[in-house]
Amino acid sequence: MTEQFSFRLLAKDGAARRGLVSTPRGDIRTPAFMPVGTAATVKAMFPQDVRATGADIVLGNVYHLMLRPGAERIAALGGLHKFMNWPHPILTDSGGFQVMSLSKLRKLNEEGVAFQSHIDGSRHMLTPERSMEIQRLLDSDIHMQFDECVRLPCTDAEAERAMRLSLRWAERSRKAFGDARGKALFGIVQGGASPPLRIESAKALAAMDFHGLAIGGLAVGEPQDVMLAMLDIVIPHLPEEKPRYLMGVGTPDDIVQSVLRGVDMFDCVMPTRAGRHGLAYTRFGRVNLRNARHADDAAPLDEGAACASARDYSRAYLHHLVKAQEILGMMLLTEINVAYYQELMAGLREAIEQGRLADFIVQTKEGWARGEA
Ligand SMILES: NCc1cc(CSc2ccccc2)c2nc(N)[nH]c(=O)c2c1
Repeated sequence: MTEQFSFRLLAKDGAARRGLVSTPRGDIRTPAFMPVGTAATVKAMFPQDVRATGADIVLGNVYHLMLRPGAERIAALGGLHKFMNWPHPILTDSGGFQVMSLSKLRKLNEEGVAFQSHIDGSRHMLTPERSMEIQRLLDSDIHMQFDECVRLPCTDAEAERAMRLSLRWAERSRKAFGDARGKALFGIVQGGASPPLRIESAKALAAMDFHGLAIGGLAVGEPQDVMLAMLDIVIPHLPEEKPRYLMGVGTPDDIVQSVLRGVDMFDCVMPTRAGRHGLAYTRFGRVNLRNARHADDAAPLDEGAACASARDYSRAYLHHLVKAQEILGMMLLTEINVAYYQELMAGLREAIEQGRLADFIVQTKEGWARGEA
């Protein structure tokens, strides 16, 4: 444990990095996958089970928590860690992305975003300053700057407008954050699919005093090759000594390809959302448990999996639970998926340490290629 936030680079294998983020609430082994806990819960999982999958950190969300139950209420109850019984690190998103994708009747200007709650229509305003205040009230360990993320495809003019606004909001977020002891603030690179805009954003943020840098505005509808091309453009302009977080990414293959290019931290709703819809992520690719072909299959999902739930239940039983829309089906498949993502990250970390990342990726992809196991 440490009083301050720090990042240590432990090993490299090409552009890929094995590192350690240290916070007062614990360490985060990188490359890291951060399960999403939007409404103060990783949906359908007990916190201790999330921890048992190997997760070092979970994510929270300004947008959802400010609307319900309210940031001041969570602060009065002792902060988000106590509220959700997760004593380990928490990273909170700043709310801008969710406002633009979830809220109603929103009005964006230089000051911030005025919007109506998608829950009860109540009116709210988010600014860089209010977002920092909410993240402080939640007592999260890693705060994100308030930014504007544009959907792709978009015009260069639109990408430039949003990127420059996000840079001005980065300055305001940094100023409002101050020097909150033991906390970290990450900047967010924007710029759409425009190389010069991405480079300008990365350089400007690298020159500011952020603890880490996120790459936003990707995995917003563009093909994987466009996303990876943007990483190849941006990463050379990010400081080696700070962690890099690719926001909202992604599939297991997205993560492997991005680790290869030097990304350290990931989050994605895929493992949890897929689990609630009967889809399992395994070492042998995705398995759709809704498919009738599993109805009589007594074999488990993967008898070699690290996660007991992937070994202890038959595909027939999982198929039954999913078809019957039983709550246990969502719980088991969510745990299996989050555990698979953590097993993949552990494999990537070890492979980088041992300088055998290329071989690990070949073996991993061979496993996936066995198709719908
Ligand atoms: N990949 C799309 C994506 C996702 C998120 C959300 S990541 C997240 C989700 C829930 C909780 C914590 C973080 C983003 N957040 C911000 N602030 N900016 C982006 O450009 C962006 C792009």
